[in-house]
Amino acid sequence: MQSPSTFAGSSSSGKIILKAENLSVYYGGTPALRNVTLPLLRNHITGLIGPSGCGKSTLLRCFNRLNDLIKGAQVKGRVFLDGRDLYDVGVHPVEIRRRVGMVFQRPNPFPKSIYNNIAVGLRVNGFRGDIDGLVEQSLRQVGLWNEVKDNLRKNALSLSGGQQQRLCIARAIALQPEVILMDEPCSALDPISTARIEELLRELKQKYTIAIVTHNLKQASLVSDRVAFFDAVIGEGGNRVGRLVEYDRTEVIFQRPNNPATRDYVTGRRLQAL
Ligand SMILES: Nc1ncnc2c1ncn2[C@@H]1O[C@H](COP(=O)(O)OP(=O)(O)OP(=O)(O)O)[C@@H](O)[C@H]1O
Repeated sequence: MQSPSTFAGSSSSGKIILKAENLSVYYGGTPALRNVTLPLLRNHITGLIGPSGCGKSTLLRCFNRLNDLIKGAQVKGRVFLDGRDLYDVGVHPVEIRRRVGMVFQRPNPFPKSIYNNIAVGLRVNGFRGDIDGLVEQSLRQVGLWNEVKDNLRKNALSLSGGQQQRLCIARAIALQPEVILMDEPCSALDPISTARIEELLRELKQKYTIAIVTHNLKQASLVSDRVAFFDAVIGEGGNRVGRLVEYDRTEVIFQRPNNPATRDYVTGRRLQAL
């Protein structure tokens, strides 16, 4: 497993932008994720894979302090965004969530017009510039502009599932985040919509850093530059506790993983947690 501060080149691409360090998460005092150290590299897509319940979504939520909103959740350890600990006193979670956006499993547009799905977030975040221009630019970036430009006042819920998910991505990127977290963003979509999102991810990484949780190993191998494999072990209390097993370049994880547990998972020999 590599852990240098820079993985590629001298530009900012490939440098660590976000990093979990010795991160553990508890729900109601019960550990769910233990001692994870994981750097995300700028302009890279990092795939988070592993069996159900090993803490992938939990980790994702630590990256923008969404776990703060879960009663009984406790985070120990540190998460650095551009070198600053997100959990430091004085860091405002709302500002963090603007810089680190999130797209969820099920498309969740607001029951508002297509236009307002994007404009509302901009207004709430105090954006004073050209809202129309930014709505158009965001919709163009996700390849939705030509499909919706004549119907911007139509309710977003009238769009197809794939279009709704692209609108949710547009809503996230309109706020010009540095990182986009995606929690199984294609699991509710048909294969054509999924392929469009996968293509979009490869375009978006030119501007953004992306972490994506996926159960679809083909997707993880297609879109990710690096992959983190998680597993769960039985903790002292008899519950499963997630851990990071291996993190490396995608081809290493899928073709010559170092850990037998990774090999068993990526070859389909074992898909459940221990
Ligand atoms: N809000 C919550 N309250 C209590 N326990 C939770 C909560 N969210 C997750 N957990 C527990 O934390 C552990 C890790 O769950 P998490 O959803 O992060 O795993 P995951 O790897 O993303 O699973 P999946 O692949 O099924 O989505 C599980 O044991 C789960 O029951």
